[in-house]
Amino acid sequence: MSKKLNIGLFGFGVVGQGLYDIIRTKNLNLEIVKIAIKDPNKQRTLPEELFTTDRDEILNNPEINTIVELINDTEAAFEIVSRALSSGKNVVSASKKMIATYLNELIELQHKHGTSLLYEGAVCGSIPIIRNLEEYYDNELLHSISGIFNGSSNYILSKGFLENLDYDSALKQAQELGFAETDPTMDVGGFDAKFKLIIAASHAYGVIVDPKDVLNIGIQNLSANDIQYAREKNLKIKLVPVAKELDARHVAMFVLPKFVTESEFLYNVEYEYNGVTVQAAFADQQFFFGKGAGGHPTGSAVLSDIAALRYDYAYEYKKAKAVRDLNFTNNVELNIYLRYEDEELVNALAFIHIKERFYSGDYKFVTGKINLQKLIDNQQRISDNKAFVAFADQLTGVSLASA
Ligand SMILES: NC(=O)C1=CN([C@@H]2O[C@H](COP(=O)(O)OP(=O)(O)OC[C@H]3O[C@@H](n4cnc5c(N)ncnc54)[C@H](OP(=O)(O)O)[C@@H]3O)[C@@H](O)[C@H]2O)C=CC1
Ligand SMILES: N[C@@H](CC=O)C(=O)O
Repeated sequence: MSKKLNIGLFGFGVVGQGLYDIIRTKNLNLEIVKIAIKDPNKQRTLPEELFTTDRDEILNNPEINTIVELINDTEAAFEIVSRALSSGKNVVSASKKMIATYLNELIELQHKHGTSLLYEGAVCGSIPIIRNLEEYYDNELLHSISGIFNGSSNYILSKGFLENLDYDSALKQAQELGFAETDPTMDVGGFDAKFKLIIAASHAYGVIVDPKDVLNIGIQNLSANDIQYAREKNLKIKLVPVAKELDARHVAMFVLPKFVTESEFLYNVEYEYNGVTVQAAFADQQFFFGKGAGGHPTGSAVLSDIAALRYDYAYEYKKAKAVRDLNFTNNVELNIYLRYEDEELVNALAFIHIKERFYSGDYKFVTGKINLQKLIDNQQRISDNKAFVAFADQLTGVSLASA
């Protein structure tokens, strides 16, 4: 018999309401006792007495044994989740920035207090990737995980490629549909995809990385020339986070726009859909596909975690416990495409090898091999120059720098 969950819900926005809609249709052994929100003056679709702006009303209530945290404030989310875990309450969260930023602390709190934090909804919405990495692939050597981890940026790219809709209008639609973060720079700048990558990599490799150390370049500087370049070669541009084991001791992670060929699974992942490609030593290549954003898809993943808590499910972080000397590195070589204006940028990036250079009017690009660290060192310059960088290769071409 599963135990009854008395839930304190934090957040009644896109995901909180999506979750509520789903729970309403089910007869599960659980009850939402109270909902914490921020703005007491907003119109709500449920009776007023269900809501509170006082988090203590939930966190100090001994009847509430489960916290579901779905708010859009990273620091407040960390405080709520830490207090809950420390006071014996299990937690489900979808706050990827908070989880990626404080993962070490959150694991420590769970161990110390014997509580459980689940976060399937934080990574690729409805796709059950965390549970699969944790349970299914626990004995499998994973060469790489990559994919499309952000629904909003993929929505913008699909609208541009398939419907010729301009960037600003497509972003506005992604916001209206509830896909985008409160600050959409998180989406289009590749930050959100990076947080998700870091969380997934902690389960895939047992390596926990500070988000500040991982490169993220987004799609903000994409131009009509870049789209034309891709179209002429029958490629699509997708925002792709990559985690790759380079050898027995090194793992690399980065987020870059990528030219995707027709033969890759990601080529047909459009709009708010996400896709995760897992390259495993024995299972070979596997692909997970599903909606990556939106209230109901994310709500379904949150509900799956809530249901798992009825049986006291907790992540074991099995790969982190395995004795392996695996370290994160940015000393990596990869092939890129750079569309630029300022020649100084090309010099600063110190290409190891240039494959192609093109100049025509105001369109200039160079393709070739660089060290990932050079992109990190010049990130501000790339942004100031409105240059566009894309990964222009397959994952097999990403290697540990030779010297
Ligand atoms: N939208 C999506 O598709 C997905 C979102 N997520 C993540 O889920 C979380 C929620 O996202 P989403 O539902 O879109 O966000 P929304 O902006 O739609 O809703 C945020 C909710 O949080 C409440 N809130 C904010 N601060 C506090 C606080 N300090 N205490 C209590 N409540 C607070 C807001 O209250 P009020 O209603 O009063 O404003 C609101 O109800 C975020 O971390 C997001 O990154 C994860 C996967 C998908
Ligand atoms: N803003 C995110 C929401 C889901 O995580 C996205 O667009 O993917």
